[in-house]
Amino acid sequence: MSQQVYAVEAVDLYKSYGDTWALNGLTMRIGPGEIYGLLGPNGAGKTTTLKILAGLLKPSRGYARIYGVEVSSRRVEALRLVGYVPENPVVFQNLTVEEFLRFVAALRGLDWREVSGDAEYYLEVFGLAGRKDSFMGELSRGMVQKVLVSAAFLVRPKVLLMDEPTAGMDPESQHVFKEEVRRLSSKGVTSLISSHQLDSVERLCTRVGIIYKGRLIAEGTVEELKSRVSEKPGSTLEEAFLKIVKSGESGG
Ligand SMILES: Nc1ncnc2c1ncn2[C@@H]1O[C@H](COP(=O)(O)OP(=O)(O)OP(=O)(O)O)[C@@H](O)[C@H]1O
Repeated sequence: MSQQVYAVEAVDLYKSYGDTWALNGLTMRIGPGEIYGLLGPNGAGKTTTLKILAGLLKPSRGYARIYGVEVSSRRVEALRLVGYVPENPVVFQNLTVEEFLRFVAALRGLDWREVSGDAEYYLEVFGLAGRKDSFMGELSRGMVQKVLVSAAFLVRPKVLLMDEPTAGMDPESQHVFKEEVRRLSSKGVTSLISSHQLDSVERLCTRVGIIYKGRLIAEGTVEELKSRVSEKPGSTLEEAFLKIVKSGESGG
C-alpha cells in the first residue's frame, strides 16, 4: 500500500519557552498544492509552529517534516524545499532591494541569471520596479513585506511558510499576493499562511486550521467550519472563528 506524502507534517509538536508551553501536542498535515490558513488568537502558537517548520526552532517533542524530510535532523535538505516569510523580519538595512534578492538567491545556490527575470516580475507586479536600488532600511513596512514575499517566491519553493505575509500591504498588493499564491498552487506549490485577516483567508485558503493554546482545535474547509457553528446561510469565517475559539476557551 502506498503511503500518502504530505507537503507539510507537524506531528504531536510540543514546545516550551521556559515555563510557557507554546505548543501542546499540535498535529497538522497538509497536502501538495493546498493553501492552508493557520488562524488563532494572539499567543496561540502560530509563529512557533512556523518557526519549527522553517528550522529556526527545535520542538521539545514531536516532529516536523517537509515532503517526508524531518526538519530537525535533515534541516538543510528540508529547507531547500521551503520559501519562508518571517513575522518579524531581520532584514539587511544596508542592502538594496536587488542586492537583498541576489543574496537570498545565492544562499539557496541559485544562479542570479536564472532567477533575475522572476525577480523583475515580482518587483513589477508589487509596484516596486522603481525601488530596486533603494536600501531595505528606506522602505515602508508594506514595501519590506512585498520584498520578503518576492524573495520567498523567488527561490522556487515547493512549500511556502508565510507568517502574516500581507501585514502592512495595501489592498492592490494583497490582491497580487493572492493571485500569485493561487497560481503557484495550481503548479503544486503548497502554502501555509498564518493570518489574522479572516476575510482574505476566507477567499484564498482551500483549508483552514484553528489553533488555540498550542493545539489544533478545528480544521476543515471554510464552508465546513462555518457549517459547524451555524446553519444560517451567509455566515462568515469570522463568526465561525469567534465561536470555535470561544468553545475552546470553555473547554467545549
Ligand atoms: N522567545 C520566546 N520566549 C518566551 N516565550 C515565547 C517566546 N516566543 C513565543 N513565546 C510565547 O509562546 C506562546 C506562543 O507564541 P507565538 O508567537 O507562537 O503565538 P502566535 O499565535 O504567533 O501569536 P500572534 O498572533 O500574537 O503572532 C505565547 O505565550 C508567547 O508569549
